[in-house]
Amino acid sequence: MILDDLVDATNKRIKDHESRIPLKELQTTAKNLKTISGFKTTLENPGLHVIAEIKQASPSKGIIVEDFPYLQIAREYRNAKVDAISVLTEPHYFHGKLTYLREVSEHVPTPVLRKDFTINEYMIYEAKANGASVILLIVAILSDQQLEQYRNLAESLGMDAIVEAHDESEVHRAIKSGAKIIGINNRNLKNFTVNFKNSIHLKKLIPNNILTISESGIKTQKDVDELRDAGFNAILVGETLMRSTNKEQLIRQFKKVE
Ligand SMILES: O=P(O)(O)OC[C@@H](O)[C@@H](O)c1c[nH]c2ccccc12
Repeated sequence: MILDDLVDATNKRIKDHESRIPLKELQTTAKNLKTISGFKTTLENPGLHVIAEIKQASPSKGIIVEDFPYLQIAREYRNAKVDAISVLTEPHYFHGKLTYLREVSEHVPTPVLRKDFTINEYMIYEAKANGASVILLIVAILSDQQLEQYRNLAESLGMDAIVEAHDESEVHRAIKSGAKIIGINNRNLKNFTVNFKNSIHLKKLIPNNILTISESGIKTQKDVDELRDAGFNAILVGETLMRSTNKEQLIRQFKKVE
C-alpha cells in the first residue's frame, strides 16, 4: 500500500536529516523562531475557511504542474486572503521540499501547514524550525499514544495540529486522542477514489466543539457548497487551485466573497 511506502521513505529521509542536523540544534532554532499563531482561533470564526495547498505532484496524478513558482503562488493565495497555506514537504511522491515551507513562511504573513507524514518528534521540531504554524497527524500511521503526544508537543511549541481521519474508526480514534481539529480526507489512499458522501457522514460523528476540515478532491462550487452545508469549518484544496490560472478569483468564489 502506498501509505506503507510513504512511511518507509519518510523514516529513511528523516534519519538522513537527523544525521545532518542533530535534534538539539533543531530545538534551539525552533525555540528562537517566531511564527504566526492563531490558526485554530481563525477557524472558530463563522463561515467556511479556505486552506490552499502548494504542491507540484501527487501519487495519484504524478506531475500536476510543470511550472512551479511557489512564492508567486503563495502571494496569490495571500492576496485572496486564504486562512492558511499548506506546503508539501514530502519529496518522493509529492516533489515537496522543506525549503518551500521555510521560504513561504518568510514570504507571506499567513499561517503555513507542513503537509507531510509526521512519524516522530524530530519532524515536529523540524516543522517549527522551518516556519510552520500547523502540522498534520495522520491517524492511519500513528498509535493512540503518538497522536496525543505529538499533538501536545506541537501545541507546546505554539503550533496547531490537524488530526486526519478517513473512516469511522479513525474518526473515533481522532476524537479519543483529544484532537481539537479533525481533517477528514475524502480520498481513499488505497484506491485514490474521492467520496464526499462518506466525509459528510463522518462529519456527523464529530462533536461540535471540535473543528472540522474537509480535504481532497474538491473541484467545483457545488462541492464547496455541499461541504459548507454539511457544517465543515474549512476546506483544503490542492490540485484544483494548482491547475487554476486565476487562483485568487477561484478562492473568492469558493468563499463567496466578491
Ligand atoms: O489536491 P487535492 O485533491 O485538493 O487534495 C489536497 C490535500 O487534501 C491532499 O494533498 C492531502 C490530504 N491528506 C494528505 C496527506 C499527505 C499528503 C497529501 C494529503
